Amino acid sequence: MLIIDNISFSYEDKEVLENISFAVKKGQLLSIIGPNGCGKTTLINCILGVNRITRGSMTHRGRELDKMSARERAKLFSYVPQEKGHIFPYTVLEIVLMGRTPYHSIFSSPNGRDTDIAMEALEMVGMEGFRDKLFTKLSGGERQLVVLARSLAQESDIILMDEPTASLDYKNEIMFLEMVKSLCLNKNKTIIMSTHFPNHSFYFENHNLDTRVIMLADRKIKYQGLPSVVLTEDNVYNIYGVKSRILTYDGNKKHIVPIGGTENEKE
Ligand SMILES: Nc1ncnc2c1ncn2[C@@H]1O[C@H](COP(=O)(O)OP(=O)(O)OP(=O)(O)O)[C@@H](O)[C@H]1O
Repeated sequence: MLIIDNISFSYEDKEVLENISFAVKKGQLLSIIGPNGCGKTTLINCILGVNRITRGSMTHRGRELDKMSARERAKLFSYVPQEKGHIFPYTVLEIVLMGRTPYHSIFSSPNGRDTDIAMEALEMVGMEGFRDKLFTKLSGGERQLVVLARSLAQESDIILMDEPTASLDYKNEIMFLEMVKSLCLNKNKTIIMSTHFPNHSFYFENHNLDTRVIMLADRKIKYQGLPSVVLTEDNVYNIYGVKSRILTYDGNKKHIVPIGGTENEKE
C-alpha cells in the first residue's frame, strides 16, 4: 500500500499543498480531480520525488519514499505525462526502450530481452505496427499510447498519469480508459491519475474497478472516497462552481452532466 501521510509542499514561499493524506492499495485506481492550478501535477511530482515535500511522509509497504534511491523509485513508479509535443526524433521503439533505463547501468545499452519487453508493451497498447516510425510524426493520441507503452515496459507497480486523456479524441479516450481499466483488473497495476473529467471516475466505478477519487481545492483535499459517494452535485458545485446533474442509467450506473449554470448564477 502507498500511504501519503499529511504532506505539504510549497514553491518557495507559496504553499500549494497542505496536509494531504490518502492511501492507495495495490490494483486500485485513484483519480485526482480539481480545478486548474489546484495542485494535481504538483502532487504527482511530490510522489515521483521531483518535488521535495516540506512536511509529512510518504511510504510504500512501510518504506519511506525519500529513502529510496532514484533507481528504486523509478522501478516502483512510472509516469505518463500530459501530451505536450516532443522535439527529439526518436523512433517509437526507442521511446519505449527508455522505460528500461532503471534496469541498466549508465554504460550498458538495451538488450534483446529489453526489446522483447518493449515490443510486448507496444502490442498491449495496439501500437506494435508503429515501432520504426518517428515519435515526432505521430498524432497526439498515438503518442499517448506509446508513452503508456513506455511506462508498461518500465514494469513498475504504480503508474502515475497526469491528465493522460487531455489530447485524445473520443475514440482514443475510450480506448485509453479501457486500457487503464484492464491494467488494474488484469495486471493488478496501481494507477494514480489526474483528470479534468469527473465522469472518468464514474466510468471506472461503473466497470467494477476498485476505484477512489480525491477532490482537491484551495491546497487541501476537500472530499475523498468512492466516486458515487464523493462526486455529488453539491460537491462538484463547491469545487468547480458549476451546476451539474447526476443521471442514473442502466439500473445504477452514474453519469454526471453539466447543466450550464456557473457560480455567478447560483440563486
Ligand atoms: N515551478 C513552479 N514554481 C512556482 N509555482 C508553480 C510551479 N509549478 C506550478 N506552480 C503553481 O502551483 C499551483 C499548482 O499548479 P499545478 O500545475 O500543480 O496545478 P494543476 O492542478 O495540475 O493545474 P492544471 O489543472 O491547470 O494542470 C499553481 O498556482 C501554479 O501556478
